[in-house]
Amino acid sequence: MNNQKEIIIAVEQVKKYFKEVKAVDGIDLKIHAGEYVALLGPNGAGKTTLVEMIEGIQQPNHGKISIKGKNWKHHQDELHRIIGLSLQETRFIDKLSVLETLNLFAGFYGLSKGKVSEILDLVNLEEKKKTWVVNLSGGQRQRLALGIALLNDPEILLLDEPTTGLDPTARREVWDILMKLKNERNTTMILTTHYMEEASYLCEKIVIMHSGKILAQGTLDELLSKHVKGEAIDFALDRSISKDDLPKTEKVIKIDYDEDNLNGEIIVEDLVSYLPKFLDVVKQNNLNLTSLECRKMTLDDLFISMTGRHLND
Ligand SMILES: Nc1ncnc2c1ncn2[C@@H]1O[C@H](COP(=O)(O)OP(=O)(O)OP(=O)(O)O)[C@@H](O)[C@H]1O
Repeated sequence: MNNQKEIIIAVEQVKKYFKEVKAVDGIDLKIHAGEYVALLGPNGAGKTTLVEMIEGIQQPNHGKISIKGKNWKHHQDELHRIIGLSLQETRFIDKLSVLETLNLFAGFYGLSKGKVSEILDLVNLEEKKKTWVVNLSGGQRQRLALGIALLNDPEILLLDEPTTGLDPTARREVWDILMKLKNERNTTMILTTHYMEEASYLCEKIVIMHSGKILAQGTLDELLSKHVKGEAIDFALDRSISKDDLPKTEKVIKIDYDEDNLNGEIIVEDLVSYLPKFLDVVKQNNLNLTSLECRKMTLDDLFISMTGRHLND
C-alpha cells in the first residue's frame, strides 16, 4: 500500500563510528509520508545515533540522508520548519510554568496564543498550565516536550524514547496523544523505543536494530510470520522431570527445560493438539504445575532467535 506514497525520509548506507564503536553501521531505510515507524532495540543498538542524524544533530561519517529530497547541509532552515523533535532528556527551565514554557517556544516560531492553547489541550496539560515545570510528573514533562515538538505543526515528528521510565498509565497517555495525531493529521513519526508493546501498538512499521544494524523490518504481522514460528507453552513444575519425558511429536519446534529451576518453554506448531499430551505427562508423573502460560510469539522471541538476547537485557 505504501509503495504509492511519497518517500519522505531516505537513509542510504549511513554509518556513524565513534573510534572503534560502530554506533550505526550501514543502514538503509525508507519512510513514507504519514507512516509511524518504531526503531526498536536494546541499549546501545544505535537508535539515538540514527535518529539524531535524521534530526541533523549528528553528521554521518558515510552515506546520505534526505528528507523530502533535502539535506541538512544545504536546507537547514527548511528542514527545521517541517520537523518537530523531542530528545531523550529535554531540559526545561524549572521555574517557568507550563504556559510560560510553551509561550517561550511559540515566540521562537512567531506563533499566536491560540496555538499555545490548542497544544495545551492536545497534550492534556490545560489543568497544569500554571504549574512550574520542576513540579511536573515524569509523564507530564514528556507531554510538555511533545507539546513543544508539535507547536509548529511539523510534518515529521522525531521522538527519542518518549515513554522510557514512565509508569503504564503515563505511557498510555502519551500513546493516546500520538494516536490522536495519527488519526487527525498526516504526521510522519519516527520513535525510538525499548518497548515492543509501544512499537506494536503505535507503529505500522517496526525496524529492529542491534549493534548498529537493522536486523529486520516490517509490520508486526510480517515480522512475526516471517521470522518466528509456532506458539509457546511456558511452564513451571513443583518437582523435577527428565526433559526426555516431555512429549515429542513432529509438531514440536523447540523444548527448553531447566531441571534445576523446574521451569521450561516448549514451542509447538499446533498448541491445541500438543497441550493435552503435555498435561497427560504432568498427570502421569504426579506433578503439579506452579505456573502455565500459553502465548503467541512476540518480537522479543524474534529478537532472542536472532541475537540470543532479550530486547530489554
Ligand atoms: N558520542 C559518542 N561517543 C562514543 N560512543 C558513542 C557516542 N554516542 C553513542 N556512542 C556509542 O554508540 C553506540 C550506540 O549508542 P546509541 O545511544 O545510539 O544507542 P541506543 O540504541 O540509542 O541506546 P539507548 O537505548 O541506551 O539510548 C553505543 O555503544 C554508545 O555507547
